[in-house]
Amino acid sequence: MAEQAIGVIGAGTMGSGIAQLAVQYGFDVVIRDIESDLVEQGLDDVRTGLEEAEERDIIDDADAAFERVEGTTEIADVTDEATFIVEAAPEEMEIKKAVFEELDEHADPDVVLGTNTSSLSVTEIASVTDNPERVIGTHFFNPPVKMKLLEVVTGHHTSEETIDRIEAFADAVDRESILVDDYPGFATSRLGLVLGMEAARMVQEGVASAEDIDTAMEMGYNFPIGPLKLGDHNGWDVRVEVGEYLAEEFGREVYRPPQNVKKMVRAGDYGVKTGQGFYEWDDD
Ligand SMILES: NC(=O)c1ccc[n+]([C@@H]2O[C@H](COP(=O)([O-])OP(=O)(O)OC[C@H]3O[C@@H](n4cnc5c(N)ncnc54)[C@H](O)[C@@H]3O)[C@@H](O)[C@H]2O)c1
Repeated sequence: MAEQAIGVIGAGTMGSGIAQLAVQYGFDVVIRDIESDLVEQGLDDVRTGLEEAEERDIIDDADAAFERVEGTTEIADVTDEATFIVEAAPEEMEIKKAVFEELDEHADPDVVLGTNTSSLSVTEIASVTDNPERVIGTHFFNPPVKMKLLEVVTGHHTSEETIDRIEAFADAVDRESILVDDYPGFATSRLGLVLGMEAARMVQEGVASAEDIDTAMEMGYNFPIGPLKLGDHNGWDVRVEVGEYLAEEFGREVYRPPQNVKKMVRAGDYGVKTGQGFYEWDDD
């Protein structure tokens, strides 16, 4: 079954980006947040993204594309329309569970429910539903229109049919999908975290400067971006949470954030979004 309309839960950074991606590839989209000003903000971000895509000749007509996006605060508006709904609410298990309980109650059983979680257990999120076979991790990267990867995470009960539908959707929006079992940190965060935390530990130990460590990986290992610069982009506040979570889950200290990272986060220096991390960032 090919998807008709896409539902998006949460109109923040990722929700608005996923909505823009789906619209750019011809889908109708219904996007939901909890308050109307958040919905409006999300719709503004989608419109701005579409206008940029028109300027860069990626789409012909931003206004026409934007017509296919509907914003709402009502879950029923999403479940009435969408055949695939992706949740992009905050990274907290209790919030995710509340969303999935609501979705499972309202959406027909043949609607696929994806979560954009970057670290939480898809199996646990699915456990609150009566139909866990239609729940799957659909981990897009920021910004979804530019990042080619879709990390597809299979929960304990996820069905083959659900996987097939999401792989077909990935093709339809021109993303490269990888299939990963539901293990903490999946494939991306589990490896990326080790590199980021070890690089930070090296700065702390005085092995080399942040710039030189990043240059080592960029020039010596052909990484498109060094691990400390990448951490600044992702936000060290989130990295610390995920690192602590992985250290507990696996019982391995290699994921644990070092003191220099913890101190930076306590000071409110998260990276690009606050203007200061291992590097100083201005608005551009
Ligand atoms: N930001 C990133 O770089 C990134 C990358 C990959 C994955 N993720 C994951 O994507 C998810 C969303 O992250 P984000 O950065 O977009 O967060 P965000 O804070 O920008 O947006 C979350 C939105 O969800 C809304 N929300 C909260 N409860 C809701 C509910 N019950 N129904 C509908 N909306 C609700 C909030 O009001 C907010 O607007 C998280 O699971 C995060 O881990 C984020």
